[in-house]
Amino acid sequence: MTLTAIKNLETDTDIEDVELLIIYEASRLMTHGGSPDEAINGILRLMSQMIGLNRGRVALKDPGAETMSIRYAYGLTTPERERGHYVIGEGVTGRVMQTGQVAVIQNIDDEPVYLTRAVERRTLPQETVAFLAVPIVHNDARLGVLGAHRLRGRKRPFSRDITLLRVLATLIAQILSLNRVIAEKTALLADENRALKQALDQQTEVTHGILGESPALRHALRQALHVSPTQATVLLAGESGTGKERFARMVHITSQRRDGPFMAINCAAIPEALLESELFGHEKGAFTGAVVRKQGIIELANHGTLFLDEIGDLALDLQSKLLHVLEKQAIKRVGGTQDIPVNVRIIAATHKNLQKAVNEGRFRIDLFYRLNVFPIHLPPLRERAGDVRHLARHFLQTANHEFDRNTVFGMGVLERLESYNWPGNIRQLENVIKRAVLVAQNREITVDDVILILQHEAHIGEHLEAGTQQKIIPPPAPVMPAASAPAMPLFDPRPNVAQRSYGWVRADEGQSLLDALRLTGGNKTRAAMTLGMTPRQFRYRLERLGLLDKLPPSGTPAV
Ligand SMILES: Nc1ncnc2c1ncn2[C@@H]1O[C@H](COP(=O)(O)OP(=O)(O)OP(=O)(O)O)[C@@H](O)[C@H]1O
Repeated sequence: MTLTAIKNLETDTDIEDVELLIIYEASRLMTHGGSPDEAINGILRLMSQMIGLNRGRVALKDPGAETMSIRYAYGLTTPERERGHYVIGEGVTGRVMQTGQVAVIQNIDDEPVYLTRAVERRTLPQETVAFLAVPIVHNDARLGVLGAHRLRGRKRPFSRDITLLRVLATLIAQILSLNRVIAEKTALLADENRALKQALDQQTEVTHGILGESPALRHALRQALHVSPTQATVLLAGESGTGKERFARMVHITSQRRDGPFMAINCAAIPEALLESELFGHEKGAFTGAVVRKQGIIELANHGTLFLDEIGDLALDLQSKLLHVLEKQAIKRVGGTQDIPVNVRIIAATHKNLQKAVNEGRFRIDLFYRLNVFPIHLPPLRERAGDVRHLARHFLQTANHEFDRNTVFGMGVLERLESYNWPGNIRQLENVIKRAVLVAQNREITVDDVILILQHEAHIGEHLEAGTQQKIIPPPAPVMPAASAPAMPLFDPRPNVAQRSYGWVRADEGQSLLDALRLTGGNKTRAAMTLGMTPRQFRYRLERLGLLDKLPPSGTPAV
């Protein structure tokens, strides 16, 4: 059956066939996966071509306004479509929208409400023209109106057209709402995408692991990014654990030297006698034990960056040799006579007040000026409002990953962490979170876990500050020097933890050992972790304090 043939067939059976065909085709359009324009315009075309419902149009409510406009039409010119604006309640279309009722205008010339706004009368056939309109409803919400002209003289009863229009309006409502859902989903995805991008950008802005949003940190970061592309020497000043080395690496990575080496040395950690050779290298036979020629770290950093941590601890004679490097861009190996050219950018760091060291004659003023070309102050954690929370979450994630746990912060933990003073700064926070992850029961770090760990941290601080004020129990001779103390593989063995003298035990430490045991149900290994000790250190302390024999067997929580 061709379309024209269908149009001309107007017996009841033919009409039914055509109606079914239109519905079938309209449903196909709906599920075809094309755009809503394609589907709705296709339905309007079917209405016109197959059943004589001409100049079909879909007027939809304008978002946020009490008006509506023709959005889809078939057989209307562009100016006709553009004229199709109605206030809700105005004209036939506006009234259908307002009341939700069907409109059957048998003769548009006799109906005063009919506006003849979009299509002028003179462009319509001279016969009697009718106008039918039905509401487009979805989930009880009126979205708009579907309307069409027809010649009144046709045999098809109006009631059948209305029924068909109602069915088609339902399909159109489906198309529109599906489209709306898709549009909303797309917008949501676009939002998510934007958020992810932003997070990614921030991550690149966090630049190589430098986390933090506080103005103080952002300021330091901006300064570092500003100086990184230059060759300038940078002096990073900040308390221990504030991220000086992190910053130094970031400056290196964001500089043109990024493909060269990044070498780091802690001037305070290496015995003075060895430091010179570590820095400058030595020639074979330069001193006893110098059996081969060795390059120093400055040479190894050639074409890259050298990070000199704790520069304030550098002995005066090495200070002058370093000055020579800065001035001449050359080094002399120990036992050597020749200057070896090097191309190194130096980033120095100090937690001491270098200016004071200069005033006290412990630091060369000329070296100070050389190093202090671009000073950056790294703020302590207590001055980085909001960052503790941020960093804590980050360290929780990394500790979970490292220890294959799935621990979360319990209620109030972040607040407790935020209220702490963090003398050991980020490194201390990192260690505390690691320990908390290890001691957490039932996958949740509780405020009690944190309090216990922090109490112990505070004890260490007191001990360090008060020194001999506390009654201490000396270790058995010989005293174990910190350097040969048992390794603490889980924790960074530097300040706040490392400065603890492992050989000495404070008499009042017993209570925190017992508290830790109580918290961990008597498990000594876990209790040791709570306190940042190795199990050996923990046992040693219990023993020294005479507590070991008094404990119930391990696994008994009644400590
Ligand atoms: N902004 C930061 N975001 C995430 N982690 C950080 C940040 N700053 C520092 N850290 C981490 O904190 C720890 C201490 O940082 P870093 O060693 O750079 O400090 P430092 O100031 O050089 O310490 P020290 O003076 O004791 O040598 C490291 O584990 C580092 O990875």
